[in-house]
Amino acid sequence: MNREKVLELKELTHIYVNAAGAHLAVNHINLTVNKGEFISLVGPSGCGKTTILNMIAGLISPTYGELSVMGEAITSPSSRLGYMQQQDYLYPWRTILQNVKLGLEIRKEVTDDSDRKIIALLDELGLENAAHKYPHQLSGGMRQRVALARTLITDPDLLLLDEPFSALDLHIKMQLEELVQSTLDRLGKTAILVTHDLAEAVAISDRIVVLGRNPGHIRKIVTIPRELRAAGPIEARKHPEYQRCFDELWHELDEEMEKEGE
Ligand SMILES: Nc1ncnc2c1ncn2[C@@H]1O[C@H](COP(=O)(O)OP(=O)(O)OP(=O)(O)O)[C@@H](O)[C@H]1O
Repeated sequence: MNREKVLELKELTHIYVNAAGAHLAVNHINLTVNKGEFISLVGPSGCGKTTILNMIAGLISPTYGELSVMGEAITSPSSRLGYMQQQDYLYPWRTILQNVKLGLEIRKEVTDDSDRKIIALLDELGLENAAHKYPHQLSGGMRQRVALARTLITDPDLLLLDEPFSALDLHIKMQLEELVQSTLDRLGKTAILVTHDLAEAVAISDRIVVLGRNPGHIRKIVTIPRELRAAGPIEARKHPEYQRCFDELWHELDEEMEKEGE
């Protein structure tokens, strides 16, 4: 089946240049991500996960190589992208509805129907009755759901998820993983997740890109069996294939660390 390509990275390379000199951070990254896929980037500290994400987000430019979203070259922050991070960055003086609306305001896309759409989305994300509350009145998990709503309301083609679950308690984290995955699946969205949590990567992804460092490069791409992905992040952790995938990832990262003499 010929699936629609959402993201294409071709020979993507980035060299940081500053007063201390030049540093080759990531080298020749090739990756194609299809519509609806959930991809995780994992690897040791310094392997270039943030650098790759920032290039996709249009925040820094590749030194060499090509990068496109829905066939369009990314040269600056694009409205095709949505960003969700570890911190929710909600404005304390704005209500939840006004916080979600911010995404639309920035893009000058507010219409007479926006409030209704936002409230419907908040309901879908389990935030009934939250629209007129303020961020301090919500728990950490609820605030991250608001951040998800703010990301989704602009209908991005690609979501960049930079450790959005890492500050949460395990129980809340797994519930949010479940909600994010099921919501993105239902909306047919494509996502790239950066995570340090291998268990999370196995439980939530279609494919996991294992990066090595010095310079950052793709070591291996691990494809998660369909039945594991279909189970959802909570049930996936109980699946017989789960441990095998986890061990495969662990082995790759162990080898990478040994190479570094750590
Ligand atoms: N602004 C910068 N100037 C120079 N070097 C940088 C800069 N930002 C990052 N680097 C270097 O580039 C490499 C990749 O860094 P990056 O932050 O992308 O890695 P990472 O995988 O996201 O790390 P972590 O998991 O610790 O967040 C590292 O060697 C880092 O020291």
